[in-house]
Amino acid sequence: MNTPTCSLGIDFGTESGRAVLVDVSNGEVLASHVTPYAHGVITERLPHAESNSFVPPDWALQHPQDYLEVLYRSIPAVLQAAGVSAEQVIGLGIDFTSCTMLPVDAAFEPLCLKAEYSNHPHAWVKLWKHHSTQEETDLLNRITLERNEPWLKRYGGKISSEWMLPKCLQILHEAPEIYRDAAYFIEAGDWIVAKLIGQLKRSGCMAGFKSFWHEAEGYPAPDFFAAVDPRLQSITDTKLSGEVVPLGNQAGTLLPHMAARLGLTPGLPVAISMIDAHAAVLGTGVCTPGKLVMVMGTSTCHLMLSEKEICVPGISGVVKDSIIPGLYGYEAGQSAVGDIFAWFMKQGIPVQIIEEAAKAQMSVQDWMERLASELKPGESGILALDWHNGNRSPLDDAELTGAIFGMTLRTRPHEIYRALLEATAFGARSIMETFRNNELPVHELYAAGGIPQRNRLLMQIYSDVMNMEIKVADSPFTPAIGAAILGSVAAGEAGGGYKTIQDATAVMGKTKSGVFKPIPEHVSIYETLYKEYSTLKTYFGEGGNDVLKRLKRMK
Ligand SMILES: Nc1ncnc2c1ncn2[C@@H]1O[C@H](COP(=O)(O)OP(=O)(O)O)[C@@H](O)[C@H]1O
Ligand SMILES: O=C(CO)[C@H](O)[C@H](O)COP(=O)(O)O
Repeated sequence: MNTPTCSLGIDFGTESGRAVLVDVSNGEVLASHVTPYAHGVITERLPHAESNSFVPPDWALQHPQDYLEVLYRSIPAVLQAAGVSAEQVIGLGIDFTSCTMLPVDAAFEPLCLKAEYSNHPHAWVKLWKHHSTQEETDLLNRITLERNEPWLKRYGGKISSEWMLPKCLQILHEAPEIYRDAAYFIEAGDWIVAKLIGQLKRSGCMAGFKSFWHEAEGYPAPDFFAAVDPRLQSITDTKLSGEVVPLGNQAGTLLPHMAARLGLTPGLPVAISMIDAHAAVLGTGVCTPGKLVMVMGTSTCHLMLSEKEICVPGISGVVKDSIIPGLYGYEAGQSAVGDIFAWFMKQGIPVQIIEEAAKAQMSVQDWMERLASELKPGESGILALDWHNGNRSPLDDAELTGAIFGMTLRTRPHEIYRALLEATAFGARSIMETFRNNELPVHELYAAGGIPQRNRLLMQIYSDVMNMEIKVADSPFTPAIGAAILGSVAAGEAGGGYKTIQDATAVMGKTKSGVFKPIPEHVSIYETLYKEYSTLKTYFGEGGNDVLKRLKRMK
């Protein structure tokens, strides 16, 4: 009987978590299982709290118990579905959205799960897209620039409101008692690992991209933190303390009580965690420079590898060994892609179209894709800016908002839908050009994540707008496969896995056989539309006219 050797990959996304069980000998996914987060993204009311516990505007929180439920439900489910015994599983890897962070006590218990803090919004998990830290971010950017901090250039020249320090500083400013009582501020990916192994081991990938940690220099010096606020001076020795471990290492081994709960073997190797989008690079099979991987879901992250460290203005960051050991990993991003389409599905679709979709036995999103496919590029005369959740790269400005131009009394919903798809493609192209203009050539384009599997029109538009072929990751669970790759490396050769991430990626990461190819007539029309997008980008996003920000402030 065939008894495959398997690795478990657990991917924690924005709305749900999933487990995959992967055969390490060939990368075949033997079983997968998704557990939606029962509390989703918390934007209005704290769970189980009194009516006075409203969540302020621009906040995005999560419930840590939802993450544990992913382990408790999805791991036993995949073992059972694949008919695999605990002994056949050689390792476990985790990937997580980032910077998704929470305050915990010295035993890693989340403060929000304690009765005395559960009514306090700042005790809960702050999701990566918690965007209410602009004041703190502005302060951090001002002080960093005034002090001419040398590390800032590795982060595109600007600190993002999505990262660890703005979130910690917001807690310090608005809830000093939570700041005081937290033993640690911890990335949710590191928290899950701590729950599995009983120790705090911080991910070099997460600390590098989101907490200014550098493999040679460590964190910025205490006097930088003191200049921001004297109470922060020792933060890296206290609330951000804990060994930072480079990717590709074992974090520790599975605690007996967790093994019993999950149906796994005590002592199972558990890998250091990785940012979700970065794990998708491995799952796509990419481990060499010159290849841009777009990980397209709620948001899109754009990942590149290089032998050189180049400080590219406007990107999220460059961190050595963060994706593939020995190479520099680059990240840029669009803070909303699928989220924009989800918004339009919810707010912009008339009942008549919902009924048409139901009649055709299609989801509304699929029905809209079909209608939008019948349009030619430029036909609707509509152009949109994809900034509904701010612009992460290359403008790094969470205060920007989306816009739609060219509407008339005849404009139809599927025309707006197509313009929104196109806007995200123009945003992706502006990121690709930022890389290219900074000595990071892009020779190949890859797409991973949930969306490329679901929307062929979108992928064709991206291929036309970027004028490149696009290879699509084989599985809808690419980040989870990347996490399973990390699990197989944590096991090591002696444990039935792989010695290096490169070795494991070459076998376990995959793309589909076909590619999306640019259609020449579309390419030339999109070239014109992209120029118009760039003009609007400069005008509304780079100081020509700050009307979008003024409107936002009036809200
Ligand atoms: N057919 C579709 N076309 C475009 N976007 C879609 C489609 N179906 C779902 N989406 C979007 O995909 C996003 C979820 O992406 P996914 O990769 O599954 O999850 P996550 O981002 O949480 O990892 C949602 O924002 C949703 O609006
Ligand atoms: O900023 C990130 C990575 O650096 C987030 O993790 C990411 O944008 C969220 O991922 P997803 O859209 O797949 O939920």
